[in-house]
Amino acid sequence: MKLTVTDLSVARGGAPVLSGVSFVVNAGSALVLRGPNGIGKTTLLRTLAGLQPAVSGTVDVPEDAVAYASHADGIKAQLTVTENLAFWADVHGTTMPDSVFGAFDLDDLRTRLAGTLSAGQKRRLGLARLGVIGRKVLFLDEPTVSLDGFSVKMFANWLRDVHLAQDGIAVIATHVDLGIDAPELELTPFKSTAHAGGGLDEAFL
Ligand SMILES: Nc1ncnc2c1ncn2[C@@H]1O[C@H](COP(=O)(O)OP(=O)(O)OP(=O)(O)O)[C@@H](O)[C@H]1O
Repeated sequence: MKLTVTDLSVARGGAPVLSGVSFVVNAGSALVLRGPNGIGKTTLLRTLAGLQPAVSGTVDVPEDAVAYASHADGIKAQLTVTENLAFWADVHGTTMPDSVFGAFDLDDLRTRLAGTLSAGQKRRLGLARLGVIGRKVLFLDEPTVSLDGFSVKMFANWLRDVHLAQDGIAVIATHVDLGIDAPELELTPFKSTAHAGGGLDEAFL
């Protein structure tokens, strides 16, 4: 399996954001997206994940292999940590690996109501979801927000030693150094000219 992106252009709110993006990510590999705030990392990830249509270009990946994780944790406050993970496993028809609690430092929190977790603990639970849903291609938008240094390392270890080691793929927008061996794609050169404030927009001034 691999992810092949060819001459992709993406838009947000009807305005072009990035154009001409091409790359390939092979099984067992990750790609880190870089670029300043507002360049279009979230828009690109949402398009790659099939949550919004591309303006042009193609994303070639098996659709049922894909998962997208946004800034939001998407956890159910009324359920315990274990119940949250069991819920996601159920939705995706997978068996929850018990190792996921250790991998995301949730062992001591198994019976806690998710609503009572700290921001970083909620984030760890949100990321642990990725460990139970069995999706091979992960699109991750700022996955380490709210995490302390120890938890960032823990997540990077899971990504490298479990997900990528099992031939997974990850495309990650992040401003921090995850410490994993992955190429980086700087998005600034792909900024759409209309997005830069030129062209048509100036006709309205
Ligand atoms: N609903 C919207 N309508 C129009 N434009 C939007 C909308 N949401 C975001 N944008 C704009 O689209 C551009 C790309 O936003 P996007 O969230 O993809 O950037 P980003 O690189 O992920 O930013 P950050 O690093 O701050 O998360 C930005 O200029 C943003 O202001």
